[in-house]
Amino acid sequence: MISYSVLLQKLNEKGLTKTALTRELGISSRTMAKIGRGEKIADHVLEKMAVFFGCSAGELCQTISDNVLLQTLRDEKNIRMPGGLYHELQVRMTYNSNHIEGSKLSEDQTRLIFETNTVDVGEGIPVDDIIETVNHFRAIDFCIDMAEEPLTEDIIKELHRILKQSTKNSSLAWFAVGDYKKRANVVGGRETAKPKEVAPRMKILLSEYEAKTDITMNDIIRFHYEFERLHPFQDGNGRVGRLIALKECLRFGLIPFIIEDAKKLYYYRGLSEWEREKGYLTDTCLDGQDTFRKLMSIFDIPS
Ligand SMILES: Nc1ncnc2c1ncn2[C@@H]1O[C@H](COP(=O)(O)OP(=O)(O)OP(=O)(O)O)[C@@H](O)[C@H]1O
Repeated sequence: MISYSVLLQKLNEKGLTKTALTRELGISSRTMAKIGRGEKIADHVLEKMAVFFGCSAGELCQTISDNVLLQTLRDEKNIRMPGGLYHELQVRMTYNSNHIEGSKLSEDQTRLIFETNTVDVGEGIPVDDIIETVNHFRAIDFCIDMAEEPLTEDIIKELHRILKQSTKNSSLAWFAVGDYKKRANVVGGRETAKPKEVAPRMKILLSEYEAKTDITMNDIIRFHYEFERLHPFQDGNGRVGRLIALKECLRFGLIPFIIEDAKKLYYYRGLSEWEREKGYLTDTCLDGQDTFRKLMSIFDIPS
């Protein structure tokens, strides 16, 4: 369902009726009926209206999801609501996901950056920790905005670009921001996909995943493992992998999971033991779901 409330509000402000707008812009009455029913209208018509009202097409309509969690996050994100679930997701997931990868910022410092865009610099905080924290906030926004889209290489690369842009590494010729790795790397002491193997293997991984008809939590956890084993990017694979899981949980109406830094060792064991025992990683992710469920209950969001 699509809400055209902003469009209707702008019409009102101009003192125009819907009929007057159809005449003014040469729009069919069928299009107006679609707006009334909350259905999607052609992009070129929306563009025409946007030019007329002097705004962007995206401002005129918003997709309303029947997924209560996703819609709550979108509503709170759009009005930048302080102290709600969106706010807590941003702070807690960003803090934990960055801390797992060695960021020196504390949860309080992460919270301060989100809330005030300032940082209380403790001793020896690397600039990249701060940049990647702000980038991670934007990456979560991207997951919320793109939640319902199919998972593609372009979306995954964009997550990497958002996360790693403007960092020290991004100025290195061999470090590809928003693109697959150029140099071989290892994870947990094990070989990962060679740079030339990454694109074909990612295509297979994605086409197998997208071919499933009803994606479950187990599919998302399996995808996370397969993605981490490929390690497609030079750096940032852990965070991009967890952001993909967030997007996919929101897409399929599943409770997302936040892996807490304190559970890092269980998470790493889960990944390294996956081929032998899938229960370790599964239990860690289910525990991360409980963390998120507790947050939802604070805000009375049914889970
Ligand atoms: N044994 C393992 N098998 C598969 N994946 C693993 C294993 N150990 C760790 N990982 C994954 O790799 C991520 C970290 O990888 P690494 O330390 O190489 O950092 P990275 O690729 O630079 O990315 P980031 O800095 O965001 O984690 C972990 O967060 C986890 O998701």
